[in-house]
Amino acid sequence: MSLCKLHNVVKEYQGEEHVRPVDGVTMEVQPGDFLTIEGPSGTGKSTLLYMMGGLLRPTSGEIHLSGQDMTSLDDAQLTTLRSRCIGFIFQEANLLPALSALENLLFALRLRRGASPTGEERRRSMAMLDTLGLGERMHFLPYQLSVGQRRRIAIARALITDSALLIADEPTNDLDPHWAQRVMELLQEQSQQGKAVVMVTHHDVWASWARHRYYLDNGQLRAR
Ligand SMILES: Nc1ncnc2c1ncn2[C@@H]1O[C@H](COP(=O)(O)OP(=O)(O)OP(=O)(O)O)[C@@H](O)[C@H]1O
Repeated sequence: MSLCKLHNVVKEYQGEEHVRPVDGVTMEVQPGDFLTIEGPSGTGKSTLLYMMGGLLRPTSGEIHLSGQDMTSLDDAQLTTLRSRCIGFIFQEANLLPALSALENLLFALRLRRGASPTGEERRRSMAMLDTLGLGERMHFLPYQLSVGQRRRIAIARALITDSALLIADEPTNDLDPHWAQRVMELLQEQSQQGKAVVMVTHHDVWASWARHRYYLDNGQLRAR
């Protein structure tokens, strides 16, 4: 069974101008997949990820996650499904500003479990931050950290929840070559462990790590 399935998904925005960045996208994501979506800036890649991640509702079409039709769920049900199944690395770090690096991870775990993180989860969180080079910064608040450090915390926060589907919107942005490579290795490890990774990138070298490459343009998704 597919982990995530999109059928004829359309998204329209009605502002000053009518925009239709996603215009009939059908795709499937299997456990263990590593797939990338490329395409020109402003073409709708983030819009597609947000719908896949249950953060934005499509104008029409169906999105199934773990066999559940996300478009038929109310907001509370969608939040529960999302926090159980999806880790999201946003284009901006989107950390909670009043919480330290470690607390941002623990908060994500609390949302996942609906209860305080265990001692073991706390140790795993510290180890994850260490893996991402933040061992000595785990008690710092986001504003006390560099842009690249904040991005690595956001990546750690998505990884720590052990989600079946990891959605990453340009995860290597703001990272130097060493950390970009390390983050790609961590994402690849996730897919090798049976998680699915869907990543937007503008970098050909990182896109080439994917098992399946897609290109979004004019609302249409095609395999590369
Ligand atoms: N809330 C909104 N209201 C109106 N239009 C929107 C809204 N959000 C996005 N758009 C429009 O939808 C289009 C796609 O935006 P999106 O952020 O998905 O692009 P993207 O491919 O991720 O771009 P980039 O590579 O620059 O991050 C853009 O033209 C944008 O202006």
